[in-house]
Amino acid sequence: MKSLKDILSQVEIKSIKGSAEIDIIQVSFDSRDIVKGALYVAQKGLLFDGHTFIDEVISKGAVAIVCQEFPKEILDHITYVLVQNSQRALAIIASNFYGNPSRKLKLVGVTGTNGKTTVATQLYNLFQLDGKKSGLISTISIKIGKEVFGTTHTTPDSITINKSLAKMVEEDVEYCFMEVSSHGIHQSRTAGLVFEGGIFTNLTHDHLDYHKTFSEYRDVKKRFFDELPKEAFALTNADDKNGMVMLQNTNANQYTYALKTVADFKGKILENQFSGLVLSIDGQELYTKLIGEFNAYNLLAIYGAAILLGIEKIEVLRLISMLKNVDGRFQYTISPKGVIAIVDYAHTPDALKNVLETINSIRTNNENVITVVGCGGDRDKEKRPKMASIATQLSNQVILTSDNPRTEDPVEILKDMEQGVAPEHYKKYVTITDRFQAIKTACQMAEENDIILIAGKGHETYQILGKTKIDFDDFKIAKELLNQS
Ligand SMILES: CC(=O)N[C@H]1[C@@H](OP(=O)(O)OP(=O)(O)OC[C@H]2O[C@@H](n3ccc(=O)[nH]c3=O)[C@H](O)[C@@H]2O)O[C@H](CO)[C@@H](O)[C@@H]1O[C@H](C)C(=O)N[C@@H](C)C(=O)N[C@H](CCC(=O)O)C(=O)O
Ligand SMILES: Nc1ncnc2c1ncn2[C@@H]1O[C@H](COP(=O)(O)OP(=O)(O)OP(=O)(O)O)[C@@H](O)[C@H]1O
Ligand SMILES: N[C@H](CCC[C@H](N)C(=O)O)C(=O)O
Ligand SMILES: [Mg+2]
Repeated sequence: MKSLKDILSQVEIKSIKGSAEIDIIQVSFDSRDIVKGALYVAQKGLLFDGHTFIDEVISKGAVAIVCQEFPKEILDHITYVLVQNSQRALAIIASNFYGNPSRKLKLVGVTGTNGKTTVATQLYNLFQLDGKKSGLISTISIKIGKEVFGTTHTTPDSITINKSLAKMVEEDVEYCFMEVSSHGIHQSRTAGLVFEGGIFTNLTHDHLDYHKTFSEYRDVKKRFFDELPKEAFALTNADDKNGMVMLQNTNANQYTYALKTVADFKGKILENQFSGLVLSIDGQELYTKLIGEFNAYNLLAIYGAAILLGIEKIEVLRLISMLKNVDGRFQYTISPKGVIAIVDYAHTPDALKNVLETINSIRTNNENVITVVGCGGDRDKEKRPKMASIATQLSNQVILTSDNPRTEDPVEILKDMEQGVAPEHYKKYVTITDRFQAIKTACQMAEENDIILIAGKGHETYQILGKTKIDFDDFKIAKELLNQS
């Protein structure tokens, strides 16, 4: 319980009706989740206007309302707080309500199109291995020390973030690594958090359904660095076209990592094989089980951040060599007859291109590469033809299938994808709407030493068909099918 007055500290208030000297039991932005004594923050969303639920939340016992417009009827026993931007106000309120936990640990945010989960998770793993109690907020899960919690978003809403951080503080967690998605920044889910550092991985095509243009998408990502405190570090990929753009207006201390250009943390790939990478970082040789150039970038980001957070260089290199693959990121199994199946979360054109180029660069014989891939429904349509084009260019056989169709017609999604296949590749691909059948067909087609790439769903253990979620695990399915053949 906290007083409304304290909770509103630092919130830009336009006007207030009623008393701020009242106790608040719960902060919520959802009418379906209100308890007696709650503060309800009304947000204008894409599907609903939270202001339309004000009567309902009051009848359920809410005692205070934060809103962008006062309702027509003002009740004496309720406090109404008018703000310019409810989403931003919510984030600051959530921070205050949970005791501003981000100031009590070292919080590092990772942003970029691809590699956020990998970098954040491996930093968490590395710090845990080093004996430092750590936390993780990522697409796959929220971890507090060794405890694991489920997530629904890459960057959760600001209440979930602050509640999780507060639990971390309670459990003496010293470092927290979190993914910062562009939706998260745009919807102010991360506003009011105090970061110790920010890491940029790369910027390529994704989410143009939401951000409309690439420059809007880039500017949203940049905003995260613009708002970092001056004591923080801002670590960027200097080889990425937009890497230096991220630092243009930041007050934070600037650092770079790169494989190609001059950088503070400079690496070189010595060997890139199926068994792993051999890298030279700052003149020291390093072996890692992680595969592919893109992982060399991820590891450089991890190396730089770990050093900036105070771990000795030689210790960082030792810990990096102990890291295993993150679930659903180049996770592979080899069948008794020698077929390799790789499950990877590549759900953007760039990720798919990187993974297929990596597979092509490390294959030793004349194996066939068979790719099974789909694109999510209710998401960016522009990436669909691009992903089909990349898959057919860089594989010997392609099965276009469903990812999470959500509320879209799977057949229509496949038609969008097919638009990207060049006529010379028409013979290379088939469409099989049912993802299980698609994986089964790939397993039946594969001969000794062939490589099957199952892309797009990685660690996900479900498939979303319409509004229904069914159990579905690419890795488990491929493993079982290959062991039967
Ligand atoms: C497009 C998007 O990001 N939408 C997010 C947004 O929903 P919205 O704007 O549609 O909200 P809305 O449903 O219209 O509701 C408006 C307000 O009314 C409230 N409401 C609504 C109904 C009701 O009965 N009562 C009620 O109070 C809602 O709680 C909300 O406060 O705010 C919601 C509450 O925080 C989020 O759950 C929701 O995420 C949706 C489910 C989603 O799928 N988001 C994805 C695209 C996303 O955020 N992805 C990113 C990046 C992924 C990546 O690349 O890694 C992520 O960080 O996960
Ligand atoms: N640095 C990188 N550059 C390009 N592609 C990468 C990089 N790291 C990983 N990938 C590819 O992108 C996929 C997703 O990686 P990861 O889950 O780490 O990214 P993410 O940014 O967390 O994605 P999301 O936006 O869904 O949270 C991987 O399975 C791999 O194919
Ligand atoms: N966090 C990303 C992941 C997409 C993964 C893919 N399997 C899909 O469902 O489209 C998103 O919500 O856009
Ligand atoms: Mg992620």
